[in-house]
Amino acid sequence: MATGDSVGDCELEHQHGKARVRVARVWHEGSSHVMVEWSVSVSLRSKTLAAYTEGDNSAIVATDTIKNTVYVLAKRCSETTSMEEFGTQLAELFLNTYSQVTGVRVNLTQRPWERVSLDNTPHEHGFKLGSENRTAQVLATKDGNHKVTAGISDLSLLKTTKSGFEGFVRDKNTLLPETRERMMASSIRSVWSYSKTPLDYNETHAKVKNILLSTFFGPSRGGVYSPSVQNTLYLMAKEVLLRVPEIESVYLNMPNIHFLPVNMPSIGIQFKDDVYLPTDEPHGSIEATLQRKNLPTSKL
Ligand SMILES: O=c1[nH]c(=O)c2[nH]c(=O)[nH]c2[nH]1
Repeated sequence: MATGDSVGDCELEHQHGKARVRVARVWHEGSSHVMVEWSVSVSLRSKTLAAYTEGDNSAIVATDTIKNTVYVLAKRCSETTSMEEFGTQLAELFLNTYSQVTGVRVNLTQRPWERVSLDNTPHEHGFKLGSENRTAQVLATKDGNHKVTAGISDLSLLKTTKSGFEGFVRDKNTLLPETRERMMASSIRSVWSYSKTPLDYNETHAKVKNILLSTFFGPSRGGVYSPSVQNTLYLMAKEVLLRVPEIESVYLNMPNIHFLPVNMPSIGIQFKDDVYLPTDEPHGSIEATLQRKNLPTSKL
């Protein structure tokens, strides 16, 4: 999406759109209802240089119109759809409707409304808010280039054992003791990029989330030992690429959220993997992208 227009001896790179258009959509499947709540941000790249340089708005699609288009498309989507499909259709709608629009970026976030189960029975129309958000981005251009990424944010995970950190650099500033027994906690953000359209974006998202969780924790009985957040992050990303062929790269941001041992020897309190001081900051900041080799370079 990023090429500019020449203005004298400068280049002006510009786009406009509407940010955080909130929409909820309910689909009636018999007596069972499906509902989603999305926040949609649209950014159009268009031939509107004169609006910036001359005050000529004749080619501007008003951001108010952009907002309305989100609701028009939501109304038109008569079947349950994913954010990735909705974002793709929205991008195409702008590209097909307005000749001056050359590229579209759509960012979407889905609030975690989850169907309630009462007495082990999924409720027909009752939902409660969960914790992690689902994200998607669609980039599309007039000449047919098209890129879909999906992700998850605020996925807060914690395990009370099977984590350690040893063998790191020790110098005059190092105070951290080595350990093979600590808490590991993170609030994970991940973004993955599709090279092919999967059969079902919703199912693929659920599968990736499951892979991230099961690699982080290991088996329910016994778990798996983590020698560092770095190693766990890498194994999580590797497992996604191994098990989901339509995904070409995985970004993971995994802050190491510290739970500090409480030790107060002068009043007889000795830490025995039991009492911790939870903290938010500072936190370790660990992120990486794993991608398949020899990917064609993106034109977006
Ligand atoms: O898993 C960890 N990785 C680090 O890089 C690090 N640094 C640190 O102080 N604790 C930890 N833990």
